[in-house]
Amino acid sequence: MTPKRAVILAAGLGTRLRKLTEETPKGLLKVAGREILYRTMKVLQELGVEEFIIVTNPKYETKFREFAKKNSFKVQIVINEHPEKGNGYSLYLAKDLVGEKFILVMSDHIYGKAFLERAVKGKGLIVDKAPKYTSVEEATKVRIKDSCVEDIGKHLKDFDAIDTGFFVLTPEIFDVADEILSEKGKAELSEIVKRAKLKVTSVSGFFWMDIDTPEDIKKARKLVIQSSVKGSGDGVISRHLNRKISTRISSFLVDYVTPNQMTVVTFLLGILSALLNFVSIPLAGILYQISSILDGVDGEIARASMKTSRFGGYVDSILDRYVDFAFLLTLAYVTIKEPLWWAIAVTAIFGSAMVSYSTERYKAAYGSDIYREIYTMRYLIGKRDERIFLTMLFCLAGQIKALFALLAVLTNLRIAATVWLVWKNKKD
Ligand SMILES: O=P(O)(O)O[C@H]1[C@@H](O)[C@@H](OP(=O)(O)O[C@@H]2[C@@H](O)[C@H](O)[C@@H](O)[C@H](O)[C@@H]2O)[C@H](O)[C@@H](O)[C@@H]1O
Ligand SMILES: Nc1ccn([C@@H]2O[C@H](COP(=O)(O)O)[C@@H](O)[C@H]2O)c(=O)n1
Ligand SMILES: [Mg+2]
Repeated sequence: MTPKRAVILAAGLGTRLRKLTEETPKGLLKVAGREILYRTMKVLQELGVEEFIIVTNPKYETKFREFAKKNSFKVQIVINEHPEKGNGYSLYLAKDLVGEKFILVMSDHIYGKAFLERAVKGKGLIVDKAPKYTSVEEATKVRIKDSCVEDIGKHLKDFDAIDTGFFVLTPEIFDVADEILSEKGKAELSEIVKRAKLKVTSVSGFFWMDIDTPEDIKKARKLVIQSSVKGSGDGVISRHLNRKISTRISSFLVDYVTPNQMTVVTFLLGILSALLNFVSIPLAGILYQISSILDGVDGEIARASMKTSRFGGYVDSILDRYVDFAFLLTLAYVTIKEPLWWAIAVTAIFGSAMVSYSTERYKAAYGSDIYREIYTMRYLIGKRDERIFLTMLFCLAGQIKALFALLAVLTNLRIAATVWLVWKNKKD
């Protein structure tokens, strides 16, 4: 059961990001279009955390209050007037606000959803025994004995895992903090963890990063974008070519354009490619493929910045139909004279739209994604990225009638295969 409260330590001054943290606390710096802390708090909220206790210094209090209000997070702000007393003192200041098991998390760490889903179920210090994304040299290292912390520190030579900055604690931890503060007048979290011989839980190999430098922000942005490609529904061309290009474009654009703005730009570029058929069919085919690549950017930006919307996805799909219709119609208009070939072209144009209808209608009928429900669907060719890539090749080769004949057969055969697979898998 996910704890109902989470304490967030945000009292640090972010010295290695000094330029960026003069006015903004590290946790509110944006990575791939979203504040670091938004990502953590939003997912923890979805996993069951109801209230957040943010411990910060006076300089950032207003910023955190504005952030919490803007994003409708239930937050209590605790002011640490003495950050020099260590992050263990920041934890201690929250002792009267958590009465049962609670999460403790660092504000300047970025965590993937898969990591958080596992970490909230753990006990004690969450460690990573196979860190993929964080530099071990820079990390806080943990030596484990009998599933508990034996020693912890940045300079440990003999260690078993690294500290992920995520804890699931009980109020007893405050007694240990109180003991150290009484002895020394200050306390580091690592001292508290070591003296408490805190239990460790391993959550290894999942995406999380400690954000300490401008390079960390760039690396995190790239990783978040790379992890934001669509889980299913991409064709062969998209998976092996288009996404390799669109994710790079998304890394540049994610902080500057919204998903819906990108959807409109991609649509306009697609319509331009259709009009270009009146000028140069090879160039039109190339621009059509470019618009197809860019059609992945809106979704990548949406998922990376946690700004997906049903309306955006709805409009993205509808505008794709118009682009495909416009391109194939203008292409037929400038190349086809015979009625028979017009009939074939119309069959190809209708089939292209029906490929999408046959898969999206499944979602409406069965309430789930056909590519997740019927695995074989992933191997059927004829998805939009594949059709557009083929169209570009045939436009470059000047084989337009052959293109329409191929699309007419390919799209309608695919639709028949889709209906058969649905019938085979869903007999109600
Ligand atoms: O004919 P299909 O493939 O079913 O059409 C789907 C397509 O319009 C989806 O658009 P989306 O933006 O999600 O997919 C992009 C493709 O359109 C591009 O061609 C490709 O290069 C890019 O990588 C993306 O895969 C719609 O969301 C679906 O609803 C629609 O069925
Ligand atoms: N304006 C938009 C556009 C898309 N989305 C989401 O992305 C999905 C499409 O992903 P692609 O990478 O293939 O473009 C779409 O179904 C939506 O979920 C969005 O939210 N807003
Ligand atoms: Mg798209």
